[in-house]
Amino acid sequence: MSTSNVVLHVADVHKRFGGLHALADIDLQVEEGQTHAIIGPNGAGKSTLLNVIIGKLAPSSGQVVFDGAILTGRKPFEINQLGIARVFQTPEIFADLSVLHNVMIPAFAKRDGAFTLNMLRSLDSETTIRQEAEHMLEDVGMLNRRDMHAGSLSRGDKRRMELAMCLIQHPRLLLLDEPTAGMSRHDTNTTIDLLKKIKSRGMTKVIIEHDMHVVFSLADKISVLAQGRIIADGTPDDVRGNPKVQEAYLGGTH
Ligand SMILES: Nc1ncnc2c1ncn2[C@@H]1O[C@H](COP(=O)(O)OP(=O)(O)OP(=O)(O)O)[C@@H](O)[C@H]1O
Repeated sequence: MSTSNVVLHVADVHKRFGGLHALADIDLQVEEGQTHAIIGPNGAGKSTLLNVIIGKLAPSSGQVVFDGAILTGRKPFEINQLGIARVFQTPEIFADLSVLHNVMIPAFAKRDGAFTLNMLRSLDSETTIRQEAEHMLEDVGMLNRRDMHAGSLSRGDKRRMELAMCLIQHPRLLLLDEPTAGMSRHDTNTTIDLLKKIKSRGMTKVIIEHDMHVVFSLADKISVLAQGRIIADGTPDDVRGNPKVQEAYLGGTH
């Protein structure tokens, strides 16, 4: 099943915050089309690693390579333009705009390089982008909510809308930061099904997640972080039985 086509390579990355070694010796390879989960107890370094990948934080040493391009030193929007999209722990949305307009905006931004508020007036005349946004909303099961104010959506629906906002950019790599945080079990299962559907289209995903039901439902590969280091790396079965992983979780706060 492994095609060995590495699309993202985090190579020997270290990140220090003063005296704290938040990431040490991180070497991570994400293969094309796979769902790669990063798990670990609180404070293990998961968000720091994600922020290094998307250019929000500069590593103290090492580099991140995406599809042959070195990401280190590039700005987050440049990294986004290269084909990496991120779903945030707290969705970043325009609460006063409709769901449909929220999904159209990233497509605009991608096409024109930026989105400014005075472009809002021309949104309704953008038939092609509107149709694509409707298609994305249908995909995430939210077409019937397209005219609602985004701010009035439930938490689960906001996250689904944000997923549509990412998908309309047609990223090669989708980063998901706890995509089911705070969701009911029903919304969590709907999100798992949705992410499986995306996977069947071959999109590569890196997912940070605390919920092991989500991780084991979706991941092809799992890297386990503890105290800034990767302590285990492998298939879900490899990781599940690894005594070091069990120890890290028992010793942690989860
Ligand atoms: N900007 C910062 N300045 C100083 N220390 C930081 C900063 N960001 C994170 N840290 C520290 O780095 C370590 C790793 O934090 P990080 O948020 O990456 O962990 P995490 O695995 O994402 O945790 P959680 O599961 O709780 O979200 C922690 O000890 C944290 O306190």
